[in-house]
Amino acid sequence: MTALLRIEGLQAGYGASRVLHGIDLTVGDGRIVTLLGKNGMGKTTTLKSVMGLVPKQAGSVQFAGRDTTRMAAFETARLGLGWVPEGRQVFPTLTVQENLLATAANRHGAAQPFTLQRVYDFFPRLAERAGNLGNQLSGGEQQMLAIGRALMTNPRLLILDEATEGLAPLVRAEIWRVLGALRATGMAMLVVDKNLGALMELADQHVVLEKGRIVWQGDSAALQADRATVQGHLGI
Ligand SMILES: Nc1ncnc2c1ncn2[C@@H]1O[C@H](COP(=O)(O)OP(=O)(O)OP(=O)(O)O)[C@@H](O)[C@H]1O
Repeated sequence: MTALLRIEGLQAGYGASRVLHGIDLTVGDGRIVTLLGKNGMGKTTTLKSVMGLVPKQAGSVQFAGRDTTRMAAFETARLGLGWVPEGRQVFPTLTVQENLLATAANRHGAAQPFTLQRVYDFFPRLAERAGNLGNQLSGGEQQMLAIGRALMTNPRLLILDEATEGLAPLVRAEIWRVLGALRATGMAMLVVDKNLGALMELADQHVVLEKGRIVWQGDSAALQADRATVQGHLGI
């Protein structure tokens, strides 16, 4: 398995405060890894630090064969990190179609690149809403658009932060369906979410954080076998 993303000894935080105390994590080509943990344990900080949005205090990150430890977010995005931030953050005054076209790129010569049509095939709801403004969309539609925008960059690794949070069950199911379909295309993902059942079906490997340290990791079978322990860490 080739490592697409390799995080070693990552320490990061905000100003003088340290949130991550040495994270080691690998995502292989076409693999899906989850980051689990209660609120405030450092999941978002890990994702942001990998993107280059939060400075690293120690450790290293390699992505797609490059040392990205000191890269800014625009550089890691160009290299193929597709960021789907918490809270969606679509352009409110652009239409769905304009939002999607705003990020379109195929820098790495993907053989089957994401186009408007391909994103609409994954999310038929976005096709129906193509002419609506970002601020006219429901929360679920905004989330679909946020994922669609990341896909339009033709990423090598999709990074999803709480993509199903606060959504109605049917909309959540739609997001999980699309992530499953993306998995079938070989898309690698690093996913933060709280829905253990869906994550166990989707992902290969799970990593549990507590206070900025990894306290458990394993594949879905190991998680199933050790579910009580993991749920204890997650407070559920
Ligand atoms: N911009 C910031 N400035 C200062 N401290 C921050 C900032 N963002 C997060 N923190 C702190 O860093 C710690 C980890 O937060 P982080 O958002 O990474 O947690 P999380 O595991 O993703 O939880 P959540 O599910 O609540 O997002 C928390 O103690 C939080 O208060």
